[in-house]
Amino acid sequence: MGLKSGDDRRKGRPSGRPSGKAGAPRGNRQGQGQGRQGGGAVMGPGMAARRAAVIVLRAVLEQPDEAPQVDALLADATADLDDRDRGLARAIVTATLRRLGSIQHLLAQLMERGYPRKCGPLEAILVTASAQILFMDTPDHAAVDTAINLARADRNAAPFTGLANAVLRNVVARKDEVAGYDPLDIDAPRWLAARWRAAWGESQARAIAAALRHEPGVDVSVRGPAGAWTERLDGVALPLAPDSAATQTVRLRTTRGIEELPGYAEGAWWVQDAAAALPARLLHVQPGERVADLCAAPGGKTAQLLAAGGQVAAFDRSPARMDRLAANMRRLGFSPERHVVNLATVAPEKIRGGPYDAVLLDAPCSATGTIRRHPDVAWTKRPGDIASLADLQARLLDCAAALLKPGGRLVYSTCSLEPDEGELQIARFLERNPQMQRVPVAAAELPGLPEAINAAGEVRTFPSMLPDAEPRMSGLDGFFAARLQRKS
Ligand SMILES: C[S@@+](CC[C@H](N)C(=O)[O-])C[C@H]1O[C@@H](n2cnc3c(N)ncnc32)[C@H](O)[C@@H]1O
Repeated sequence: MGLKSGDDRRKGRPSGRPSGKAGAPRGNRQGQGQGRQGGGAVMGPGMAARRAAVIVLRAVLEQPDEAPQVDALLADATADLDDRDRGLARAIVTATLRRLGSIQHLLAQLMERGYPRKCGPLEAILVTASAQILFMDTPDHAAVDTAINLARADRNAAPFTGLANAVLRNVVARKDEVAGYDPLDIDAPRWLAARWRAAWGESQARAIAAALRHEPGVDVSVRGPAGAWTERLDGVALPLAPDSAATQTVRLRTTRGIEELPGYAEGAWWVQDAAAALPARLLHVQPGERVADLCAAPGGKTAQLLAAGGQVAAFDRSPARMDRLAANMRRLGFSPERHVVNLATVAPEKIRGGPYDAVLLDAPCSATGTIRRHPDVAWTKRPGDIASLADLQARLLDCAAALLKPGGRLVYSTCSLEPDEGELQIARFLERNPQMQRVPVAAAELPGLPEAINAAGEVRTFPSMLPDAEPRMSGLDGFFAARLQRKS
């Protein structure tokens, strides 16, 4: 039964859409620590973490178009917290975003008239508390009590603590019903569900949505054969590397912090999803070859190209991301050339070091293939983003082709599930560039994953691939990669 309290309501939203209400706090760290809040409530255990989660969710729900990446919001909101609270805040945010469609669907039924106007962070408080009740190990009473305290501590939300209490008690009562919600129709944003159905068909769209419900484990790329590292890192080697002399993937069973693991400090490996490791391998870089890594930061693929023995020049538009690349390369003991440049506007002949034997273009994209690791992507991207990104990718591809020697190889990749950023992008590129041809990927290059090669010889991975009984050990990011060659 729906709850009603007061007439002055925002209208309920269709399931699975952020509200778009203005006025979310940005980078507001005030009062996150334990202690007395503006509304007079005392912060108890776990409150600071939950308050930080509410701040992040409020920004995503209320200003999805302007919200910076959730990682940046979280870093800001948790800057004053200890490691334990920081971890709890991250876990709440991730669980909330991963199942936001289900949570909003249930809350819309429980609050038939929508949220009251001027209710401050009430929606963010209710969705984060619901995530704890429905999808985390938090005891129900702890999730409800802390949510009520958070509401009480906010001037605008305080008048609605009675409503919050009643709604959350109903969330507790309807747990079983939520367990039956459909992953595609309820958890995925409607526009994405429609696009996945149109591009990949009903069954693949369902498999994608089902896979996105699970929190993935960590994959790392190790230099050379995975062999000894599977034991040292408590993981399994994924049989995807065509040339294990360069890098191979180990999927970790452990949930220990990355920096505590053997080999991290010595730079023996780096975190990289198994699918993200495929494009650089398809270039088959030979020692001494001149390689341009376009859109390189933060450098996961740069490291692979260097590990293969290439003389690598890394290019990226963002100085801040290039700083991260430099730090990552230092830990790994690599020192590629680095150039900060906007490749969409620069004349290719102005780019230093060319022509190149091989070019990797890991283009900026909608990142819908990474939703299992970054569930915020589902709620902060818009259909219009895909068209503008496809336009940028086309310009970057033309630049990449112009940097190649005759006979030079190009691998283009995106972590998107959108054909416009993958298959269709390459078809259009080949029409524009008759001097280029596709070099199909052979099944032998992707041992253990032949189903990822499409009829044109391109690589297309889905989150539903590499299934395993243990959810943490299954799945792949959604990636597209095509290999091309300059004829003359
Ligand atoms: C998908 S990320 C690259 C990830 C990287 N290849 C890796 O494996 O770690 C895309 C990158 O493209 C860069 N980028 C976006 N537009 C660009 C442009 N016009 N010129 C150069 N770099 C650009 C972004 O700064 C971002 O670092």
